[in-house]
Amino acid sequence: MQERANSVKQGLAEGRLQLGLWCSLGSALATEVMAGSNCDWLLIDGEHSPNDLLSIMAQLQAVGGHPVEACVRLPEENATLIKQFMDAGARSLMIPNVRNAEQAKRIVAAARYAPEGFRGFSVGHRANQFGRIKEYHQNAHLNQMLILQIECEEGVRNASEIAAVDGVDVLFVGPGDLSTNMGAMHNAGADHVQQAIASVLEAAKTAGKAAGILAPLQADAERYIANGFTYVAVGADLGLVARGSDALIAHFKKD
Ligand SMILES: O=C(O)C(=O)C[C@H](O)[C@@H](O)CO
Repeated sequence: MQERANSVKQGLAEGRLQLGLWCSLGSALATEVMAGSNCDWLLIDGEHSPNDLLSIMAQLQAVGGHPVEACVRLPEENATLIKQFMDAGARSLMIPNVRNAEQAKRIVAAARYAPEGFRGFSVGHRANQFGRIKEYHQNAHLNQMLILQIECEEGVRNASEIAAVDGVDVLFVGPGDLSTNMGAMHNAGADHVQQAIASVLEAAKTAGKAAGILAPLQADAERYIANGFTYVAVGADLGLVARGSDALIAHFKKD
């Protein structure tokens, strides 16, 4: 048995837009519903959502039959969590709040087996189909994706060095945290925040890496895509359910 190729990694390498959706509800059923949308990737959130290793594994299992690449966001840079979630089958990982190249190198090393890194070895787990993918350990890095979030001014300043780290695949802007950390909470459209976002995009492009962002407002998503972001989440389960249900009831309850 061979590991299925990471189509999103291949698409990004060819410069093709990869459209994603954000899964925050912590529900395997809701994530499975999103997986059927024809999106290219899904983000299963382990930072701001009521998720843990078991609930995220259930979501990975729920989407396993769909042609979609699941990316798992960990709550923090943590080598033990990187090991556990990769063994559980999360081969695309998003790490929040990456601030410098040293941190990026630690994250890459935690995801790689020796001699490149120090990921703990286990002979069989969900990632290698319980020992059925014989060449998994030698080739795991080929289908891995590391998506590092740039969410503060230090990260923006160091974006070029972070992007240049071998093993980093995507610089991903967290517009909410970045704008908050730049004194513009709820206003990612502020000029100085937009300039910072543009500089992260430029840093990624210069290093030959992809740039990503979460943009649930259609006009924002269209603008970021036009500017060159290729790993773009264009909506979230939580927002779709909350705003959609609000609007539906408001329609029938309008005075
Ligand atoms: O900073 C951001 O924005 C993100 O990283 C995305 C949020 O954490 C996501 O949960 C939507 O609010």
